[in-house]
Amino acid sequence: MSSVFGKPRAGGGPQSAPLEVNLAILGRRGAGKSALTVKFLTRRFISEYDPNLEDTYSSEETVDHQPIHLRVMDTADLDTPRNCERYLNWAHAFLVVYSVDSRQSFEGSSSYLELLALHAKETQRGYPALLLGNKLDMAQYRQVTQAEGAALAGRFGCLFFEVSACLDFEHVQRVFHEAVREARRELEKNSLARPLFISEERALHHQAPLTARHGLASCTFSTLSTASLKEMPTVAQAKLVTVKSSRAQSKRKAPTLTLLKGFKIF
Ligand SMILES: Nc1nc2c(ncn2[C@@H]2O[C@H](COP(=O)(O)OP(=O)(O)OP(=O)(O)O)[C@@H](O)[C@H]2O)c(=O)[nH]1
Repeated sequence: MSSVFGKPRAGGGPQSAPLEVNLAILGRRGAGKSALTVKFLTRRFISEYDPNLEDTYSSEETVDHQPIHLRVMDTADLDTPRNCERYLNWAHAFLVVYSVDSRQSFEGSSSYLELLALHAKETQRGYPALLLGNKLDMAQYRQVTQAEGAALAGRFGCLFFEVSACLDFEHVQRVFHEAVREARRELEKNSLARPLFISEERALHHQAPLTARHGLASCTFSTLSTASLKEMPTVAQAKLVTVKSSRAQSKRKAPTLTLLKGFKIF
């Protein structure tokens, strides 16, 4: 899979602006969303997190030689998905997390995958998701087998990994980078589909600028003289996400400031 992006490409060099990718981490309380996010961003495992915090972090990554400006939203739904638009309309890909030692969290992850599938159907867009069975270090207390995780992922056509936020950083990093690849693939698919939107029976006003802008110089639109061409809307634009007001009372206020030094919090 990575071979598609295995080489630096035109426009992907150090001079070009990094690709912006938004990832949302979903899952029931206690599944390990914050622990995984912090592990990925800082290489450290911290055991105490305020469950009411919902933060979005940003980090500069390099994935397959391509610079990526990555934003990670560590969501904090209560027990079920709520006010989901905030991440559904924002993220390019999703990490759906459950804990291998909790059947309840596994069932919760299934609700999130259903939500994503429904959203994809409604919007007719792809929303890449990765299913993560976290707390692999607790495998002796497993309530969910690896086969069950793989079967659920298979049902929704998503990738599946078992991980642990308190074991090696490289494994967690690989999973996040895989999510970036999935998002990038989807973004590329959308940008390929983007240039032309043909609505019939309207005059063609924008032929020349469109041709130049989208690099379609070798195409001719003469057969579309009664059509109008518009740009498709761009994929969800990143927007600033409100950090929960409970931050000031956060149990992890001090560790957060230390831990996330060097990362932008917005
Ligand atoms: N043993 C073990 N514990 C973990 C792991 N990941 C998270 N935990 C612990 O599980 C508890 C819940 O982790 P969080 O990261 O807060 O889980 P969350 O999904 O963000 O939960 P909310 O913040 O309530 O939404 C914490 O006590 C973590 O220390 C893991 O990989 N292994």
